[in-house]
Amino acid sequence: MNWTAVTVTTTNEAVEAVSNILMEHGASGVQIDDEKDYEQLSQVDWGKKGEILNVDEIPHVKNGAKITAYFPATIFVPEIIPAIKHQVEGLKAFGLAVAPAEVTTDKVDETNWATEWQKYYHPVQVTRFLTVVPSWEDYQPKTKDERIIRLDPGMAFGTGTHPTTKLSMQALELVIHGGESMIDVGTGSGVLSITAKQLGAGDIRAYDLDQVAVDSAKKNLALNPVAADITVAANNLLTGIQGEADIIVANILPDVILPLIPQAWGLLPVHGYFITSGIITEKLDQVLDAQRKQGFKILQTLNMGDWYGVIAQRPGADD
Ligand SMILES: C[S@@+](CC[C@H](N)C(=O)[O-])C[C@H]1O[C@@H](n2cnc3c(N)ncnc32)[C@H](O)[C@@H]1O
Repeated sequence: MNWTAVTVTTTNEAVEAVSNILMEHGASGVQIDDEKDYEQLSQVDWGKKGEILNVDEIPHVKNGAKITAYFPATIFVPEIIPAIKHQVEGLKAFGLAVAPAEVTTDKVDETNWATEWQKYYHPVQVTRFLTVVPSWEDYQPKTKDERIIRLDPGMAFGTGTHPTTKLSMQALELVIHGGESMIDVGTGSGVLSITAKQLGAGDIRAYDLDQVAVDSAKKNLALNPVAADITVAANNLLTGIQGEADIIVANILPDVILPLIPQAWGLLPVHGYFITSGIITEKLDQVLDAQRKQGFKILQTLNMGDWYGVIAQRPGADD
């Protein structure tokens, strides 16, 4: 059988996450070449232990890490490379340094990547009610309850495939009953704003620090008639934003959620919901503590793999 090797050059801290990405795409195994492993080896006095190895003579990376994944011939590698690149870059949004994040392949024809990558994105049924559909797919709801969020994934984060987006969508489904106003902080592709509209939310304002995301969100809103009245603008968190909203949602880095907590408190009415996601296991307690300290009541935590989402509420006097 012919195999194709895909190598990602990255940092030590991203090794596990990048390996997971490659395995999820169907790699039959990964080989990790991490400079850190050799640092450990070089501390050993090889002579005294009776070893004959000299670490300097073993070929290895001197900076960061290289992860090589092997794909069988049954997987058409050019089709998955854009998604791998996109997901490795996406790890930055969760605080992992990934640079240089180079993805190279052995014996792969790259000429058709520009269009081939579209084959990777397919409709993702996130919940019973919510399905994210790439803009080029001709997809019809399979049941009368199914609502469609149409997206051109482009460069912005939020294709509906990442657990943190899914957790946010699930949380929105739990709290939206109809007519609520909402602010979407770090809107990315606009996926959560469109989701909220499909669930019946009222007035929605979406913000992102990154102009590329703002432009991408605008394009995606235009693909979804239900989202026609959502406003999108560039903004740093909720700085300078006025006017209450019944729901504030943010799928963003834990370190960015922390300064957002007092801002969200200031814009939520009593019984308003604060939904946060993008929280890795190690940071969950810190985020929950900070929300409780602010006065929020934690209603629910949602979990998928290593990721958490939180539904908090601004309590009333008798709660
Ligand atoms: C993990 S993505 C979430 C995208 C989308 N909301 C979703 O759930 O899939 C986080 C987004 O937050 C944006 N962001 C990061 N820091 C921000 C800040 N200080 N203010 C506003 N947006 C920010 C990023 O540009 C990125 O688009």
